[in-house]
Amino acid sequence: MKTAVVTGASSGIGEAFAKMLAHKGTRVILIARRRERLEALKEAILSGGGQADVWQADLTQNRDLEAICDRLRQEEVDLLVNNAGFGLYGPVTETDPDREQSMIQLNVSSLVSLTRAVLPQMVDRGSGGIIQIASTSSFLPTPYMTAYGATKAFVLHYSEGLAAELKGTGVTITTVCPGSTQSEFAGLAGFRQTRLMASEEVARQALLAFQQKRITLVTGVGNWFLTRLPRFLPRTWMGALVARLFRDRT
Ligand SMILES: NC(=O)C1=CN([C@@H]2O[C@H](COP(=O)(O)OP(=O)(O)OC[C@H]3O[C@@H](n4cnc5c(N)ncnc54)[C@H](OP(=O)(O)O)[C@@H]3O)[C@@H](O)[C@H]2O)C=CC1
Ligand SMILES: CC(=O)[C@H](N)C(=O)O
Repeated sequence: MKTAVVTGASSGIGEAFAKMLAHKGTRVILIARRRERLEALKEAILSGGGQADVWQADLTQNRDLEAICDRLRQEEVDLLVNNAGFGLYGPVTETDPDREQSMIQLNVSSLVSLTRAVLPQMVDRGSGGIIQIASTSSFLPTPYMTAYGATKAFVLHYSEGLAAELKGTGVTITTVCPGSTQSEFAGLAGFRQTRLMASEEVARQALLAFQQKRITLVTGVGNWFLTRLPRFLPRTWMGALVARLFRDRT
């Protein structure tokens, strides 16, 4: 039986990944802070005949992160879904600097640590891979979610670089860039989103892209066009355009 690790499995896109992977016969290791949510998901998976384990952790806390990385080095991991993340909406002078630091820690640093924890065993075996959850925001400056967009730009560049480095090793790195998706994300970030895709659809498209060994996936045709705009418009125009779209989104 294959083993997949899903961070941020207690809601939204991560929960959808965990359910889908379990349904396909994969054992899933569920990581997030809310233990009761993870235990309920585990029960649902077990009662459907699947296998799941709960590893509760706050990935912004070094002690928790290091403990998870140690455990990952001792497991045979076939797939890591680096999905846990959150956003922060508002003018940069008004957002909470501590929350911004936590966001950078979770969206960037913990993703890098978890990637490094599983990659050596995958390269040694010549199989397996990682799905990195970035965003359409990875491609554009995102005024009013400036630091969030920058974390997701990091995820895209880091992961596409890794994919190129690992070519020929048998290890797949697929970076998934969702646009607005139905989950707890917008409520927690403090803004309104429109034209939402279901979390299940994001997870479905992502798993297919991973299976096809695609390097990058933007979910949805409209989102794909949005991410191509910076090729045709001056960068300063992109910032101004997104500022107009993102202003007054509370
Ligand atoms: N929804 C959207 O429109 C989009 C989302 N994304 C990205 O998709 C990913 C998933 O988000 P989504 O499902 O939408 O949002 P949700 O808020 O529904 O899910 C976020 C998940 O991350 C977990 N998480 C948050 N903080 C921590 C932490 N400190 N340690 C461990 N786990 C944590 C949460 O669990 P818990 O609170 O239990 O710890 C939860 O399971 C994120 O990386 C997000 O940036 C990208 C583009 C669009
Ligand atoms: C800010 C956005 O709506 C973006 N698609 C994201 O959530 O990452």
